[in-house]
Amino acid sequence: MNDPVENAKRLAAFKAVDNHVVDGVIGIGSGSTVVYAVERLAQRVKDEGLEVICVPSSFQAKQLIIQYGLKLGDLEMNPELKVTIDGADESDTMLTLIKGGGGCLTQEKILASCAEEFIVIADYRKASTNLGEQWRKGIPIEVIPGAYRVVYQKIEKLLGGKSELRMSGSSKAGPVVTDNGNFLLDWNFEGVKDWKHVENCLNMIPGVVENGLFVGMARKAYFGMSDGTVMERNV
Ligand SMILES: O=C[C@H](O)[C@H](O)[C@H](O)COP(=O)(O)O
Repeated sequence: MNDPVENAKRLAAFKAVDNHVVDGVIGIGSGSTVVYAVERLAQRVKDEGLEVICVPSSFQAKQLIIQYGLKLGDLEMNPELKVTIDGADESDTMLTLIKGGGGCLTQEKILASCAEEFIVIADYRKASTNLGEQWRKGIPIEVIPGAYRVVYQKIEKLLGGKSELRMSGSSKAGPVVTDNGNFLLDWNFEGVKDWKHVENCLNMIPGVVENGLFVGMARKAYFGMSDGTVMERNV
């Protein structure tokens, strides 16, 4: 693979699947890095007879599971996950994450919360010291459509910064609609020190469904590097 970023994603994903997946129920995150994790899972099922049931975090993840011929599960049938493997938009050194750049944060957070282990896979661009160093698009927040305006006013009053409604771009007029039929705000924060406080504060605003800050959930992350190695971070 010639593209260093894609190569890095693949290395991280393969290593995480090799080190953390055993027979059982697996949560499948969303995004471009997770594609490689599903590819590796399918290889291991074929080559080693690994027996996994995969619970998707999004429409995209469900399609991937089906495309690779893996067993599809859901949280009603399979509420306890051995491990959830997922990408991230940014991670600080404590594995505080920003997620939801692809709009799938709510189901992702649910899957992370149901797993014995939550493992992050990403390329080297996502590894920061402090959040906001690399990811400039703000913190994704899923909101009930009719409440988007009052929610962003309240966020600015409570926490400062600026929020924007995420728009679809040229593919559709109007805002992005999540897998749950909601809208997304991207909140550009300023001067945050306590991420747990912010995560809780955002979720207390009526109309907020979930936010893309994952604080204290991940204990291990694999970052594929441009030199072909994989950097591991543990907390
Ligand atoms: O909503 C999307 C998810 O949180 C993704 O896991 C995140 O955006 C990272 O995606 P990628 O692996 O494409 O960088």
